[in-house]
Amino acid sequence: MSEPNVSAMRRVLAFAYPLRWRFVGAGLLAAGTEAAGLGLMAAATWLLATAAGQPPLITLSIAIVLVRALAIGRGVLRYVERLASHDAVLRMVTEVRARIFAALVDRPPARRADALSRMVSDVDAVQDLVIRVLLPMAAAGLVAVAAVGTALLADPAVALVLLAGLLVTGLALPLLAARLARHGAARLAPLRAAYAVDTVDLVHGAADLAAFGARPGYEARGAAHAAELARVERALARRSFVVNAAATALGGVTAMAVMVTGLSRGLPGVWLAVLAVATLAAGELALSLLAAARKGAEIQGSLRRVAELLGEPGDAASGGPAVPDGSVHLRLRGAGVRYRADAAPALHDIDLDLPPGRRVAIVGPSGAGKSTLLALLTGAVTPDKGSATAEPVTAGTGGASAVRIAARTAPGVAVDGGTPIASFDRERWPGVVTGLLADAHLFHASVRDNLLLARPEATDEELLAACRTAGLADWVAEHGLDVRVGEDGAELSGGQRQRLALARAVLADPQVLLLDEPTEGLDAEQADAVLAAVLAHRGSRSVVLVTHRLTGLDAFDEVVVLDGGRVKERGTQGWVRAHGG
Ligand SMILES: Nc1ncnc2c1ncn2[C@@H]1O[C@H](COP(=O)(O)OP(=O)(O)OP(=O)(O)O)[C@@H](O)[C@H]1O
Repeated sequence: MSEPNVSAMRRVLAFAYPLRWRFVGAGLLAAGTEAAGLGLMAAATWLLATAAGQPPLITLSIAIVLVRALAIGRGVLRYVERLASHDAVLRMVTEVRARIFAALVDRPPARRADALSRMVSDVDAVQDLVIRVLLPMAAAGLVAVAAVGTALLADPAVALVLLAGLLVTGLALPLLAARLARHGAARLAPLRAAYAVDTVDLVHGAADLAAFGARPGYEARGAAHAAELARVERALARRSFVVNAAATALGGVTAMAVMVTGLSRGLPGVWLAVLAVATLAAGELALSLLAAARKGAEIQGSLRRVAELLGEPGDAASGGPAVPDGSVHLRLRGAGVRYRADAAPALHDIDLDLPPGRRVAIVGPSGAGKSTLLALLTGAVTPDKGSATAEPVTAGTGGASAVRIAARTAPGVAVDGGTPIASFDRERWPGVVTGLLADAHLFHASVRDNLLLARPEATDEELLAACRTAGLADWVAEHGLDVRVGEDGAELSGGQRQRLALARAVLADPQVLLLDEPTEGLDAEQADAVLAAVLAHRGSRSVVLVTHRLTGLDAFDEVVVLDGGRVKERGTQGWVRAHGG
């Protein structure tokens, strides 16, 4: 196995360590199940072969009891083993999922979508690693050792032949199967991805494909990918079949070799029969090893991706500095953000001062970096140059006399007189800075549930007040708070959707309210009215507004014009009027 795969497995298996005794128990139960199966075959063969000589019944009674006990014991052991192994692995996977979720919450938004799919599908690989790969391997290994050990008691030469046979069927063939499965996975992955893209395009783009008459072309492309996928899968299944057949045949050859060796060593006939049948039964274990090897190879990609997420710094909630209770002074100093090493920075050298009560409007063309600037303030993005910090402000003092909390709140590192925003407790920071951010999501739930997300303890009066501020009061009066909004608000108009998201941000009532294009989808008159209502509701508390429109900005202390990620211009009140807003 390659180095990255080994370290991925190590990182994932670190989560099994606290449950190690449960896994050891499950492994022993699995080995016991396989050993009971093997013992059953051996005991039954001994019984049949001995009974053929018509000895007194008393001679057979122990074997009869043993056969019954092994037959029942095997079923019971299998049941208990399944219970124990699944219990242990589900506990482990719960931890893994929690850790991945924490890492996912801290990810920049664009990387979340693929992380989400990892959370759902790749984590299953962790389950498979334990249940379908490691436990069967451990059980087969233990039983093989026991079988060779028992054969050794009968005759060393026979044991040697058995060992050689098991090494080929239980080691060489599984290695070959793993290699073929890896190769197969590499061929299948791009085909499956292409087919998944086709399916998503056909489902989500159905209306547009129909509108432009492009459906037949897309359907033909999907069908071609499906056919190619089926062809490759058939070819791979044929290879798997050949390897399985080889394992079965080798099991037979080993049984024959054991018999011939036993015969030449003068072992009694009954023992020859027992050894031969037990060898055939041991050969069946090779089939489970083949399946384990294939599964192990298939899940390597998923395990690597899971391990990569587990290796991320993850949730800052634990161990981050406490979020200040009172007002805060936020600062960006020479802040730069670069999403990808090979792309231009989204922001360069941004300075911004946000003492309590400040209202700042960020304007600029699409792609100027406005949402990225808000992401610096929420802590979703960390600056790779300069700093984005917060310091609490004691009552009666201005930003300049702010108390520096960094010194008393390790491990938050003081930067430029404040604590890095991204280091704060991630679950509490939204109590200080949050709002209506780009592409706000509406949940497939009621209006009430969507609003309560911002403040679970809010009363109906408070919900209605937030709706009033966002201009949604008439609609809510007509439909009520319990009406469902559909998947991501699909059952609302664009304007209603935006107002509901805005009402949720207003209800959150943080110290610094961020509004990313809050009036998008509303006509100019409605937009001005809604913005005025939100500003009136905020009173003297801070607001950072991202907008394309230069109207209605008189109430802002500062307007910052971004272009290409840089501050192109900035001005205080009156600047907008002077610039024809
Ligand atoms: N998660 C991301 N990963 C990579 N690049 C990103 C990401 N988010 C934004 N960018 C890039 O950063 C730049 C600034 O994007 P940003 O969303 O901040 O602009 P914006 O001014 O808010 O644009 P708009 O008005 O269209 O929303 C763009 O070039 C964009 O392509």
